Amino acid sequence: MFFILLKVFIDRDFADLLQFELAEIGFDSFWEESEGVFFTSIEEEKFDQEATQVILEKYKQLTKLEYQLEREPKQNWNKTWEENYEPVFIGENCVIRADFHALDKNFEYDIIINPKMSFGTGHHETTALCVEQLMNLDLEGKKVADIGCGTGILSIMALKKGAKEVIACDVEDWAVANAKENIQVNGFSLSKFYVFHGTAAQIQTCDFDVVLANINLNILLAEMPIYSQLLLKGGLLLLSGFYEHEIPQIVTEGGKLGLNLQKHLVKNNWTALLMKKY
Ligand SMILES: C[S@@+](CC[C@H](N)C(=O)[O-])C[C@H]1O[C@@H](n2cnc3c(N)ncnc32)[C@H](O)[C@@H]1O
Repeated sequence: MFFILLKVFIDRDFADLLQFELAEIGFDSFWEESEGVFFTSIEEEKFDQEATQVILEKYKQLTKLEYQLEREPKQNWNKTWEENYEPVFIGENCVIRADFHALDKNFEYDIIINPKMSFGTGHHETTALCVEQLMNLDLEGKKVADIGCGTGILSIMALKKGAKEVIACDVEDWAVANAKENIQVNGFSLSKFYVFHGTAAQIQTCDFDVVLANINLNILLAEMPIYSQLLLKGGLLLLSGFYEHEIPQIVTEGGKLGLNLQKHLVKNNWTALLMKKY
């Protein structure tokens, strides 16, 4: 059986968006070679050349993009994927890795994410910053909402920190399926983790200790009133998916909703910001 292998060179900021669109037309198993270079593949029979070109040409208008399409037998690829997918280390105590990565020491927080189509492998700054913020929180016995859960990585970290229950949602079907799978791969039961296809607006209970949302500036600004409503007094809101220079917009919106800035972390101009409901 032959597969079509697509190698893309693109600005990191656009790589995730492009991957989402390619996934919609059947490309699978996205893996990074280095910053801004990723591979993906599709069975030859499922390959729609015209649809692929339309998407790639669209991104060419938006940013600098180069790509190579090759027809290959499949067997080489998992090897390439495994060779190129590196674990992510956060501080001294946390690693995010695939199950084929061996470790030479024990980590307090060892998160397994086998990347498929969903966002949230820890390689993106926003995910890494959210995990770092979570590492420093006391989540023992807390009820957590994870809006835009992707792989479920933030839910997994919350459960590792002792959260009693996580309600998660995502607008992509594959994220919902992938998050369920990853929760179990990381040793948690689905009785502590409920995930649905949809948005925060569909959550009926307003008794959360913590709400997590790593999405993008516009969606966050639009949905912050909902996140605030979900939170108990004294609850925490962790937001990411925007740049450091955009913090004032989030802080101003938070001010209107009774949310105070507690702490923000920054990496490569991206930020993850923690607010408290007073
Ligand atoms: C940047 S990814 C974050 C994934 C993961 N939480 C992380 O921190 O790596 C954003 C996710 O939010 C989802 N999403 C986008 N808009 C959404 C919305 N309004 N409500 C829920 N999920 C949304 C996307 O499908 C995507 O999986």
